[in-house]
Amino acid sequence: MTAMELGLIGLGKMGGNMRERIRQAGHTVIGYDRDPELSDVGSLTELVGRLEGPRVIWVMVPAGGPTQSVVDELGDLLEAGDTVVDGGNSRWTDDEKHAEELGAQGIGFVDAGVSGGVWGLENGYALMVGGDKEHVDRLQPIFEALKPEGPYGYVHAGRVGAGHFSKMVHNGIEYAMMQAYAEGWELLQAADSVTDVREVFRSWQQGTVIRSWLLDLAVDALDEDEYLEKLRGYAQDSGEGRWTVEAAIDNAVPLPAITASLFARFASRQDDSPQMKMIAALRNQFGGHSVESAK
Ligand SMILES: O=C(CO)[C@H](O)[C@H](O)COP(=O)(O)O
Repeated sequence: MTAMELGLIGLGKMGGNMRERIRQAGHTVIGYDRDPELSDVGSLTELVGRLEGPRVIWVMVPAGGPTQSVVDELGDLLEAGDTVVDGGNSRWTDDEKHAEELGAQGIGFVDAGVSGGVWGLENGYALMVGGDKEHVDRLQPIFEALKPEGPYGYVHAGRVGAGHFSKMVHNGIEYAMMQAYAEGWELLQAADSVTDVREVFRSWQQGTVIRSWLLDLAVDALDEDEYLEKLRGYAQDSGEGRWTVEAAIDNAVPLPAITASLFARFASRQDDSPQMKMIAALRNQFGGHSVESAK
């Protein structure tokens, strides 16, 4: 194994555990975070100064503005021959922009979709990587350290942007799978005939066509709170479902399941449905059907 030195920016739930896993594999990681409690160095400038060239810096901060400002700062601090990896959940079109901006100065850029959540430290992180072969090859020892053991869990998916595009589609599938389990759970709860829904879910964990890690996590959640009574039926989204639907439109690919699962989250944020008020009003107008008054 070739021991490498890596700069890692962003030491939150994902980045902090990734630093640990890469160190466990024998590499040197110098981490920077705005939170001094988590950080190994006091500033980005210090981080860059501590690394020997040609440097490799992995960025693990929220997508959008935070990633853009780190890339801008790195553009000012790094030199030709260095490489930047964006391992956050960035939109794949941002990767093309970042590769162009950094490439103009001779700095390499690689995008890495990372999946594994809080379990990644123990189980490894699945990596979907995009970029030129020369830059991707340089990162191999780090990818090896992060990926799960075994033959799968790593792919060089294509050119810059392909890693995050693949991760975006992965997350679109994640939305639809979660929605399907959630709908099945609600229907089982509603049926008089089924007396123990949690045990039905548990029984599906082995031998069925629908067994999966998400199903295992659903059972864990039901073990903590059998009827999910402690939670409000409200789901946020971080953007990847929306980008997946936008990409489907750009490519004229029908995505009914993923689109419906995204819209179900939007519906979860309404206490009352404006569109259903209109449906009620129209049924009342054309058929005199009964309506309920607003509370
Ligand atoms: O990458 C992930 C898991 O694979 C994230 O947990 C996921 O992006 C969360 O997305 P959202 O907030 O839109 O549900």
